Amino acid sequence: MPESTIEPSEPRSAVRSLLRLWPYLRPVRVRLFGSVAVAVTASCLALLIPLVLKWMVDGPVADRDPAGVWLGGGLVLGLGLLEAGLFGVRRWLVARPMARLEAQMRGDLYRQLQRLPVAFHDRWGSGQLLSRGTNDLQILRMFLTFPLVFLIVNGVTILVGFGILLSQQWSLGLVLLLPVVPLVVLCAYFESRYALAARRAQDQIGDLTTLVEESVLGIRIIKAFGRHRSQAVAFREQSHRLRTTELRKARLLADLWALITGLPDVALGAALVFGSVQVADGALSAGTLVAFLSTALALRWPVESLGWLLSISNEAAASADRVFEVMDAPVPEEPDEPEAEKRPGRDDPPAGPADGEGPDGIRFSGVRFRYPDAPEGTPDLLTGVDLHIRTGETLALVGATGSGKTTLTTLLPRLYEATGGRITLDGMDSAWLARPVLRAMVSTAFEEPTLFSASVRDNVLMGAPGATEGDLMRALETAQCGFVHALPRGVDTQVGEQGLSLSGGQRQRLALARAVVGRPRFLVLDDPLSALDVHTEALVEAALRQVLASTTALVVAHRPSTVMLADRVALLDEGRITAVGTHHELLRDNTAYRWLMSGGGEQADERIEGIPA
Ligand SMILES: Nc1ncnc2c1ncn2[C@@H]1O[C@H](COP(=O)(O)OP(=O)(O)OP(=O)(O)O)[C@@H](O)[C@H]1O
Repeated sequence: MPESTIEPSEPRSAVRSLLRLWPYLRPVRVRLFGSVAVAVTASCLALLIPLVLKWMVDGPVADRDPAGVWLGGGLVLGLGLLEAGLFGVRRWLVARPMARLEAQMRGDLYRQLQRLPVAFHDRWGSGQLLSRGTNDLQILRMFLTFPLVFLIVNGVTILVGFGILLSQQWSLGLVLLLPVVPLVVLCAYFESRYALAARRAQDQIGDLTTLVEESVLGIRIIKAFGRHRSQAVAFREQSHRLRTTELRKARLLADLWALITGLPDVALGAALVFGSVQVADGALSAGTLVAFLSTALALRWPVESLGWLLSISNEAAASADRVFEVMDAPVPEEPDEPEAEKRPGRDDPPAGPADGEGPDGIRFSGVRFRYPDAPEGTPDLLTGVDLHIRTGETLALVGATGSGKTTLTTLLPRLYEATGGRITLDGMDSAWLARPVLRAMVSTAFEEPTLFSASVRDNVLMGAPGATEGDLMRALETAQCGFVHALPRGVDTQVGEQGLSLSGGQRQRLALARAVVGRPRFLVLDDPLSALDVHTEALVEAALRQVLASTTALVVAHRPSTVMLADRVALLDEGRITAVGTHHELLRDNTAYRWLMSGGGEQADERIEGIPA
């Protein structure tokens, strides 16, 4: 298993990465800043406690005044309770908006994933996307709820605290300030390293998620081929990589923590000795020293927590980068957007059917295509496809395995964009049609029939959300899906990953029903009979003939039985259509076609005898 397949974007400052969250924070800014103000007040109230102590030591304690001591004690208790109450209010202020913000970001990310082209999903491991939508968003919510607020609160508390310390005894205050410069330099040094390790760990979590997902989805293959061991080894290696990175993070954090707690403690010890000498000399009151040391101790947590807060901030910055890498991925423009008019190579306006002419069917003119991630130097997969499928006609597309048949069919609903040429549907350039309009016109049943964790009804109606119960029943009947009525809850039975498991043939028939339920103007079937037994194949064929009679269809065919569904056949070879004709004509005149239909190989010619002509 390779390490992360996604190149991390340029390393950039954590602040810049986190600032990108501002559009999400804007609507909740009042509550956020309110919670910061409440927390700063609570934290500064805690700094008043040492001042009360100073008053008690120099006043009621020195004067042996019990009433004053009780008053002081009551004040300290009151301040403590107020501080706790205010921190409770802070949590109440941000908990709900932050949960909503996380849900909103997750929703936006999901929407973006749905809008991104198939080519994007080809490049990205699903685990990478999954971990960004779960783990990274959770880290961001945690950061916004707690560390962000406390970075500000603790920063302000430290400033106010040092103000109090310097005002009480400036020379002791300066002793405590001595470690600040080395601390800042060393923190910056560790932070830059921690940021890299945090990013690497999050990418590795994505890779590990991909591996686990593939192992779960492919469990049958792993078991059937006895691949548990090699999968376990791949998993161990991947998780070992993650463990190494996490340990590196822990080491960096430990070093940072040691510095952040060690240096101030040394300074505090020096201030204690220096202050005690001053008290002994009578230059400082005992109450002032107690207040000074209490204030310094009250600042320990805000200072110590900085290391932890900075590390979480770096993790959140890495998460923000990872989430925005997906959010920033370009989504193909729609023709109704103004830029569409500047689309390169699309200078001609969209044309409808000419007056007086009937619909034109599907027309490929000089269509070229190469996959965006195809290795450099390899020729285009489609080098100039010219093909006309007349209205109402069914055309079978035949070609050697890997010749690009499936690829050509994906260009029709624009799952991939053709890199050259033009495809027209009833005279309209498909590149000018908005995708939702185009996909309502072109319906597809893929070779791999994917069902979702939903009822039979929902799976089929996905093909035409506005379809009626009658349409549903007709589509099920057409695709020979009578078996659904015998399922425990009929068409309301849950199927798919989390539901009842269906056989390959049953899944394929449901996918067919989904493709035909909306009575599409254009139908694309990618080897629709591949997983059916001979008996069912005959039934589906008969039903398909009815559907195909009323639509214009492109059917990828591997076998003579599928070809027999079509009016004409086109042969795809080396990126072009090299022959078009009826099955009989091509069998008679085209050696390559004869060879393909016979299944190829040495006995091909003998088998040709058996092909229905
Ligand atoms: N997403 C992709 N990215 C890069 N190359 C791809 C992608 N999908 C397919 N290919 C390559 O494009 C070529 C054509 O694939 P395609 O699936 O269109 O062939 P096909 O004619 O339908 O094959 P088959 O008859 O085996 O189904 C293959 O070499 C394949 O490796």
